[in-house]
Amino acid sequence: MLLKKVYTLVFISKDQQILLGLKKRGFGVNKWNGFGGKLEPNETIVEAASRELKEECCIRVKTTDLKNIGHLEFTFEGDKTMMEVRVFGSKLFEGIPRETEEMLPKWFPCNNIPFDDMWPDDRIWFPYMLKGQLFYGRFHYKDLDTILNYHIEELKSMEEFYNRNL
Ligand SMILES: COc1nc(N)nc2c1ncn2[C@H]1C[C@H](O)[C@@H](COP(=O)(O)OP(=O)(O)OP(=O)(O)O)O1
Repeated sequence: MLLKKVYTLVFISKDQQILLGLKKRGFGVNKWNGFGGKLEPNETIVEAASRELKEECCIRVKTTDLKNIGHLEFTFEGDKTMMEVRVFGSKLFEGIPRETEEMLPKWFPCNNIPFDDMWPDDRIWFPYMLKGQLFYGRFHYKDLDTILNYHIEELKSMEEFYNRNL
């Protein structure tokens, strides 16, 4: 029986560029990623997504402007926890990205994503996100660098996916 922990992951984009942050501490340190984290008590998923974005790079986005674009699940060999990551995207935001204690933000052209310095799973599902396709991905890691097996699929609708699975 797996213990599920829910996380958010937000990607802001503009003019064929995507905002990534270099994680400065904790899980995923020294990797480029979107912005996100765990839910706080009594917080909805979109509230958590918007809060984490602001805390990690000072960008503000309305919860109603966050579009759920994907769903990821991560498990690690020998660990009974499943990380469930709700992925959001938005082109509507306010503010200029600023470095915080947790993240160093930087805009990357969509055709020059720094996959060598990212989680290995990103190479597999980013192409769906960059093409504007909804996706579901499930990844089982042997260790932090090695994927043992995975499943990825394009989704027609996130609502249909959640009705089917949750
Ligand atoms: C394992 O593969 C992963 N790939 C990708 N692309 N993203 C991942 C992976 N595992 C976790 N993530 C994402 C999910 C979250 O957005 C962050 C991790 O969140 P964090 O542990 O930093 O959560 P916080 O609540 O901010 O943590 P603290 O406040 O306790 O530091 O990475």
